Amino acid sequence: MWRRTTWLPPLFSSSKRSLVSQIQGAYGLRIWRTMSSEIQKPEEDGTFPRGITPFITFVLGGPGSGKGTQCARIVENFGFTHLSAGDLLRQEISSNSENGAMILNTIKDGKIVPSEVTVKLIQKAIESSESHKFLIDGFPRTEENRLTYERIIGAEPNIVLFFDCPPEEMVKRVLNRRQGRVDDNANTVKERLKIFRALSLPVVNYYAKKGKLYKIDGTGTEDEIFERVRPIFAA
Ligand SMILES: Nc1ncnc2c1ncn2[C@@H]1O[C@H](COP(=O)(O)OP(=O)(O)OP(=O)(O)O)[C@@H](O)[C@H]1O
Ligand SMILES: O=c1ccn([C@@H]2O[C@H](COP(=O)(O)O)[C@@H](O)[C@H]2O)c(=O)[nH]1
Ligand SMILES: [Mg+2]
Repeated sequence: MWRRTTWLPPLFSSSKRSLVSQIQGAYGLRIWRTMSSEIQKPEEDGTFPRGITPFITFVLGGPGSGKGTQCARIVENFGFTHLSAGDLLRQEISSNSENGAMILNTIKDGKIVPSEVTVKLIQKAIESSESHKFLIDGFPRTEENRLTYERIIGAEPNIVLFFDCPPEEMVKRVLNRRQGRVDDNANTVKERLKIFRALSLPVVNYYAKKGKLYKIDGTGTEDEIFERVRPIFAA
């Protein structure tokens, strides 16, 4: 079951309607404006044309926790656009971009790519899409990632999903994935788990304190997990 952690802002608390539809009602049909007054101005104008901010869901969880799998279900059922930060970085490697070699080495080591590189890729993907609702999967992975996103994009996510899964299950899933990823091996997974605990969990805790976090039990079958996710988005 998912659990919204800490306090509920009034906008989200009293109705039986889903969080997404409540925000939709409050902010106009398909137009999303940022809800936070604490956000810094973006460095450059233009990420969100005409000041319109899309509905952003960050999707967090350790390596192999099922983020990508559940994002695909959310896309199928609720029409979000899925932006996986890891996929955007892997595309940079395949397109031989100037940062390609650095990104490849960083991913092989299970470390974190410099924040500006990742945020600019996310920014470009949002700008070039017609969508008004995005799942940003596997980002932010560090507090520094989060702050860089806020500085460059000038917005916070509307909600954050966190797939909670025991490390032994995550390792098993990653080592069984067999999609040819350079980081799906025992050594890199160990490092990724270390980084997840040390650097990514503080980000999860930050959003819990802000009342934006949905913690979802990431164990069980894919169907069982999706049934925990569905009510967050269902009307
Ligand atoms: N509930 C589940 N039970 C068993 N296997 C699963 C489950 N959900 C996903 N998997 C499988 O586990 C592997 C990892 O899942 P997925 O790629 O969705 O994780 P992820 O959180 O995106 O991982 P990463 O951070 O490494 O990209 C995949 O091979 C996927 O098919
Ligand atoms: O914001 C991000 C996202 C990813 N990375 C690097 O990519 C790999 C793989 O990411 P997945 O989300 O598991 O596909 C990750 O281990 C990091 O090395 C990143 O640096 N920053
Ligand atoms: Mg993934």
